[in-house]
Amino acid sequence: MFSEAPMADPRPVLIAGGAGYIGSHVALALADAGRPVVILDDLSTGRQALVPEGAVFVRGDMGDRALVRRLLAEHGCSGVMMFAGSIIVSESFREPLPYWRNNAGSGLAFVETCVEAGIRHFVYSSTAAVYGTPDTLPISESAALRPISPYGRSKLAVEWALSDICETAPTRFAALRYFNVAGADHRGRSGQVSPVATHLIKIAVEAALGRREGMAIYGDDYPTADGTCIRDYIHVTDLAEAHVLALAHLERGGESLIANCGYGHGFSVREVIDVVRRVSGRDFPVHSSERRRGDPPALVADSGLLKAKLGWVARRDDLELMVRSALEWEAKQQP
Ligand SMILES: NC(=O)c1ccc[n+]([C@@H]2O[C@H](COP(=O)([O-])OP(=O)(O)OC[C@H]3O[C@@H](n4cnc5c(N)ncnc54)[C@H](O)[C@@H]3O)[C@@H](O)[C@H]2O)c1
Ligand SMILES: O=c1ccn([C@@H]2O[C@H](COP(=O)(O)OP(=O)(O)O[C@H]3O[C@H](CO)[C@@H](O)[C@H](O)[C@H]3O)[C@@H](O)[C@H]2O)c(=O)[nH]1
Repeated sequence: MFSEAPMADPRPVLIAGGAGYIGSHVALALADAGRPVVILDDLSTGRQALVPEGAVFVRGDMGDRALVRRLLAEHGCSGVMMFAGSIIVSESFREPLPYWRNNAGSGLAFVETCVEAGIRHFVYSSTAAVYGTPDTLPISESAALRPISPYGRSKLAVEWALSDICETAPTRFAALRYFNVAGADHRGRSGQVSPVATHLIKIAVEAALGRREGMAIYGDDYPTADGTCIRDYIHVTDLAEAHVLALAHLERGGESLIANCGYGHGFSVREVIDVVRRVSGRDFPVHSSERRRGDPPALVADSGLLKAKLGWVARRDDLELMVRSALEWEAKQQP
């Protein structure tokens, strides 16, 4: 079991985007460890119902400097986590400006406000999308950074800003580069809620539950064994534990770090769909369609650094478990 022992620093953590999918799981993990959390979220894609019981919730924009300043001071926050952002790769090609405005513009304003307020510990949601199409697998943190989408570039911009700013400020940061996040809280308190589903597992689960006719595979002519894209799916609860460990590392005086979060092996789109069919016991129509812009053929993490530096352990490296929890969560949602 992951320790739910109280954390060393008792002061609250401000979580921007804590009413979203990943942020709410991290808020739950911190709350389970007895750490007070203050959640700032504009509810553009998140849901207030995902906020842990007893947590402070404020609806607002992470780019609202006066609001962020007030929240940090009023609650005496010692650390922040930044999940807030716009996350759909394909949408970022159609609407690059809102992606840059939100992820980079509001994101940088949030970083600046936190640094100016004297926040020492900053945990940032980065992404495998910073690598673009990698030369080799698994991908280590030293691989070339060549994002191929406005989403990936806008996320990398803030990672770079943090690296530069933390060179001279007393703030230290952890940028966790997530691969594909999946699954739901085992106590059913949170899961994916995106108003419009775009993620593979959510779409396949909706199809299995009869909430959509079927689904498309975006490209079956990639240079992979079955022609479909390969991704490294990480259970959201394992990812949440990585955040708690990253914050504890910074609070112990640890250096800033950038670390991949994944399991080191991948599944193809077809394999994921087969697991959803098997676990749900339901068949649904699947057809091949055009490639989707911005999709690299394969992304698999080397997460040795996360294990070595933070003592992170992959406890839920099981695609069936991720799919089962996603199915259970989805079944409870209003269609
Ligand atoms: N889901 C994945 O597989 C994945 C993979 C890699 C990285 N990430 C990163 O993880 C983070 C969280 O992603 P998620 O999957 O939980 O998405 P999500 O959409 O569920 O969560 C984002 C949250 O931020 C809020 N938000 C957006 N813009 C805001 C703003 N300007 N001010 C305040 N709140 C705002 C939304 O309402 C939502 O609650 C993102 O930064 C994303 O780039 C996600
Ligand atoms: O209906 C669908 C949906 C997806 N896919 C494919 O499934 C794979 C995974 O797609 P998706 O679940 O949408 O995730 P990604 O586009 O890989 O992006 C996620 O994972 C990235 C890290 O790898 C994060 O940066 C992003 O925020 C997050 O949305 C891709 O090959 C898609 O083309 C399909 O074939 N059909």
